Amino acid sequence: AEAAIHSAKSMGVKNKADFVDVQQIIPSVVLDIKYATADNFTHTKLYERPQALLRQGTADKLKEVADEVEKKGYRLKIWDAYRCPEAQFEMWNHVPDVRYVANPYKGYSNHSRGSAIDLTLVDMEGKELAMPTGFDSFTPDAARANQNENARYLENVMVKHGFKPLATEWWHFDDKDTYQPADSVQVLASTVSPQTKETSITISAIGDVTLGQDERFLYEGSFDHYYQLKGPNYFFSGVKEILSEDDLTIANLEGTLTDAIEKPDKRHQGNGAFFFRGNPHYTSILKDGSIEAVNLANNHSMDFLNKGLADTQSTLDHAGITHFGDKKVAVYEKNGVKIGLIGVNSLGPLEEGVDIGDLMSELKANIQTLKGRASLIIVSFHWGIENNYNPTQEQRQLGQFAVDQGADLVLGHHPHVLQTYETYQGKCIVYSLGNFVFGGNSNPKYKDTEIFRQKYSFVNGKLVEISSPQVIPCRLSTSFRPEPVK
Ligand SMILES: C[C@@H](N)C(=O)N[C@H](C)C(=O)O
Ligand SMILES: [Zn+2]
Repeated sequence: AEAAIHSAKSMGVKNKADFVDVQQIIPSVVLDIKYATADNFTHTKLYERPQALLRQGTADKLKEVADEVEKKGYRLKIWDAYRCPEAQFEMWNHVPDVRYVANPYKGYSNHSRGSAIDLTLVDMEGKELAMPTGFDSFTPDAARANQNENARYLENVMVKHGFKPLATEWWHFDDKDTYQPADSVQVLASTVSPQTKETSITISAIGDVTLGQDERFLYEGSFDHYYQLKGPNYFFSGVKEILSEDDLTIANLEGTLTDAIEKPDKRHQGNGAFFFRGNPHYTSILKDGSIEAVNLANNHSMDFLNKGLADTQSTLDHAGITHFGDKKVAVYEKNGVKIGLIGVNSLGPLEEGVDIGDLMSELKANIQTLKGRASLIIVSFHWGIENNYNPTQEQRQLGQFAVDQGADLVLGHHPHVLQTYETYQGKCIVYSLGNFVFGGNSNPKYKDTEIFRQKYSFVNGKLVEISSPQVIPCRLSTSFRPEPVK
């Protein structure tokens, strides 16, 4: 048999046969290594450490499985991966039945080749999905012939990514690719040091971006007029260099990108009711400005009803710009780090008000869902009072609630002016980022704005450090082109 030390030595070089720690490849995986405890059918602790080691090639396939099930809101829970041959003999001594334990006198189990895995599915809270039996229930109920819907789903995804199911155990899968057995469990356990993957992500946040205007505005000097005169690259040209340096820029897209004409009734808002609309091609302005994600949880994304919102979503999708807050959360991935994005509109789509209790419950559930899927969670709120420089009691309460639930950064919009930020439990709450490229007013009285920036460091997908925030002061111009203050 091949000595595992050989495989372990070559870690870092991507070789299909190298042994790897599955947790390093799939950070979201849940480990419940039963043979590293006495809670298994042998009633003996067979492994020194509760780790899941697999061949690189097998782990890569399993990563594809993890990514696919994650889209349905599931994670993988591993009960066993690499198994040393000694443990196999111990198991055979307890259950000498080839339906349930590979006979070590006749050859090696694929577990001892690092290419078999025992696993199930859990939801984002780590709760196991209902399966036909528990792990290592050596009964006919565990057979593939008696699978339930969840077990069939797991089997389908595993098969799709190159695994072979075992007929007698719904939890066991063998890699279709074969590898030599590996004997040296002692060496393996002490030699395979966890790979440390350090990454950092820099995120910038800006305020209200309204591409277009209300059709009642004079064309002369309007956003559309400037677009026609100057083209798409003009609007962010003053800050583009800064925004291209980061890994993710988030804006509040305060309006629609649509040619829909039907509007909602906003008479309850009196004269202050605006309907913001821009050409769907205006996504090129965002692309050029290096804006990667936009919040749509605000009181203008429904300005042209469902069609207006649907057009906005589809043109953003087409341009590859992530959007969130439109009744959905999003996950943006950069440098292997997943960033969960949640939008919350505390005013209601047409400023008709919302039940704050319901809003908080929904936010709590969204943060919970994203906790299992992302290493960093950002909540963007539409809240507060227009033209008010001080956060309200409600803004403070909601911002702190978001952090208490697990948000790592809270961003705020709606007041159209800058408000302060505070650090609460080590996380920043930026109460209002003001206007940025704002077609809703060509000459706002208050012209200060900013780019808020923070760097987040991760080790193996876990957030370990947040930098002090950096605020880059900017000024609005009368021509929709913010610039950093010199
Ligand atoms: C013991 C059980 N979890 C298992 O893995 N069985 C297969 C058949 C094996 O031993 O390879
Ligand atoms: Zn197995």
